[in-house]
Amino acid sequence: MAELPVLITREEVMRLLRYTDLIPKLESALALFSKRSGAELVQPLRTIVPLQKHNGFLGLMPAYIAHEDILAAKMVSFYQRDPDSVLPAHQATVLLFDPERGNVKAVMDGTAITEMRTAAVSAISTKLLKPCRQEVLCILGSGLQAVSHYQVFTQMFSFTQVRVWSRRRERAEQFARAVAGPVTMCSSVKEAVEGADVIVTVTMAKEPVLQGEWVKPGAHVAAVGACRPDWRELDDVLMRDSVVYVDSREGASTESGDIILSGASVFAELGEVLNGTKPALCEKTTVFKSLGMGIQDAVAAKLVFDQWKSQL
Ligand SMILES: NC(=O)C1=CN([C@@H]2O[C@H](COP(=O)(O)OP(=O)(O)OC[C@H]3O[C@@H](n4cnc5c(N)ncnc54)[C@H](O)[C@@H]3O)[C@@H](O)[C@H]2O)C=CC1
Ligand SMILES: O=C([O-])C1=[NH+]CCC1
Repeated sequence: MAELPVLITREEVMRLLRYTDLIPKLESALALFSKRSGAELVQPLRTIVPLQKHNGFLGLMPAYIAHEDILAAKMVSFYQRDPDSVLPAHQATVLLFDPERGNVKAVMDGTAITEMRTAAVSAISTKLLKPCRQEVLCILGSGLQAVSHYQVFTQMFSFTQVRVWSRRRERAEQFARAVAGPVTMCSSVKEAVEGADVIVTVTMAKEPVLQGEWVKPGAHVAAVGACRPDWRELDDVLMRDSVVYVDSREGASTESGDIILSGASVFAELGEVLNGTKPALCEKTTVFKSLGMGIQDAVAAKLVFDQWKSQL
């Protein structure tokens, strides 16, 4: 009889998972993914179950990485909530399997994993596509992803100013209280974005919030929201005038409204840049369109589980 799975809570995931361990693992997984080496890495396109009645979606994200023998599956629900709702937009659970026997070894909080691995991949995109200057970071949105992005970006880079814009001032104030460091609150997207070297978009918007005409030439945009084919965060001008990088071409061409509706073409996956098969065009304005991948959750879950075991 297989042992019962262990249950790893959000607090434990946040204690056990460190960006310094996570980033190299994510880079290896992204690089391997872009080699499309068949059975070595298996990650079907995310299955999405629309919950029309509740204005939400359930995403199913299994992944297998053979050489590390990691088998995991994340289930993530996400909802377009009304602005006064106190319910979280995303909730996720990751199952980590024993690939040899097929049993579940651990059931862990996937919401914290999603926050950290998504921010870490945005940071990797910024490290690879480094704009000439890295002084001003601008974050559009003030939710959970905004907080994790603040944490990893201020850990990895030396910005002199971090600006935040949110639809509601009180949410931006909440964000400023949640992060351990200085934040400049801006009252419009234009004010937040002007002159910024790196812009992170982490909103639940369905229509563009960021206009290309406000973006400094040569800036890098990590675009994390708008993960449905009819949702937008970025306008056509920005999509047309930028070099577009993605995590997965298949994911982007199926799920990204910013890519599909603007007709922009994808220049490269981050994995191709890591493999040296596509260049990092750092002097251009670059957009990294992030959709999220099961392999990112899988490597994070394995790190959490190994840390958990080592502390028994
Ligand atoms: N690429 C990836 O791997 C992942 C992407 N995401 C996406 O990141 C985004 C942020 O997620 P969380 O921080 O977890 O959500 P959250 O609910 O904690 O925060 C959402 C933020 O968007 C703002 N917002 C909502 N509607 C807006 C609108 N119409 N215009 C402007 N701002 C608006 C809210 O005020 C809030 O600041 C979402 O779009 C989510 O789907 C989330 C997880 C992974
Ligand atoms: O990768 C992920 O977990 C998600 N991407 C968009 C919504 C959730």
